[in-house]
Amino acid sequence: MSELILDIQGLTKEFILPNKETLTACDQLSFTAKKGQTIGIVGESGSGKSTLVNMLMLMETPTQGKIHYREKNILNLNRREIWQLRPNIQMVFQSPTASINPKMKVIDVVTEPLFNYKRLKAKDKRKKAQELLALVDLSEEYLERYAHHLSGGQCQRVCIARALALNPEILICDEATSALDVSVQKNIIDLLINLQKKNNMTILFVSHDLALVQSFAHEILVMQNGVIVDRLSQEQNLNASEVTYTQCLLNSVYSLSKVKQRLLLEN
Ligand SMILES: Nc1ncnc2c1ncn2[C@@H]1O[C@H](COP(=O)(O)OP(=O)(O)OP(=O)(O)O)[C@@H](O)[C@H]1O
Repeated sequence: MSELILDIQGLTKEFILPNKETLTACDQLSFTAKKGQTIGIVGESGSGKSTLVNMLMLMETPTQGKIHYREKNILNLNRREIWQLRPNIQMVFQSPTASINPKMKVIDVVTEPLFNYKRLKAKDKRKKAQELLALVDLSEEYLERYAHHLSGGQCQRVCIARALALNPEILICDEATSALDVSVQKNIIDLLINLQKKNNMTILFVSHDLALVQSFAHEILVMQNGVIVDRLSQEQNLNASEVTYTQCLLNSVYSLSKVKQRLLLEN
């Protein structure tokens, strides 16, 4: 796990508010990610996680900084180069149902990226869709279903299959398990860990749940008010962190997940 895939330096995003004040949503963020590594990005609401993801996905223009994917600063790419880059960096969103077109069947959802990139012939569609569903442990029985005929967890599996269709090197999961209940969350995390082992993908896993992220991320960046305030490795005992914010986050998440688990047991 030594090959550097992503090198982010001094990434900053300032928003000018209606009252003309400047809000710095991300402030001088710097970190790297290697091939096959999982980086957890954790922080409470408003800490700048989504803004960071939006900049990585080129949906938001940074005020300052560099995003190197392999040897290229992707902020300098033209439209054609961005189109060519897209397959390499894919994303899974928080709300699986909202990110699937309700009028499309699963077979069309998972193969759409391949048709967009002219990487699939119509005659091979069904076979490829089956392969993609198999990756996320769904049988071919789901191919003809619509999103509203799936559970939240099944829907998120379909979204992951769609994100994997183009065989990305980097998968960005933005609160990808937050809308799911605790046991389904665990299944999706296990699935991501297995897929990562198979494909050697780099995963950026954005979440407010520090305890969850610690269970599988190789490195964790803790964000507060747009700044990375703590960096933790998997081996590190989170309770040993000297950063007060990390401790607060840990305590609040522990109590929240305890409540969730209790409710699950009660039901
Ligand atoms: N387009 C925008 N214009 C102005 N301010 C913005 C904009 N987008 C985000 N912000 C502000 O930037 C800060 C960081 O927001 P961001 O959505 O990145 O946080 P977050 O950690 O992803 O929160 P959440 O988990 O609730 O989505 C917040 O104060 C937010 O209000």
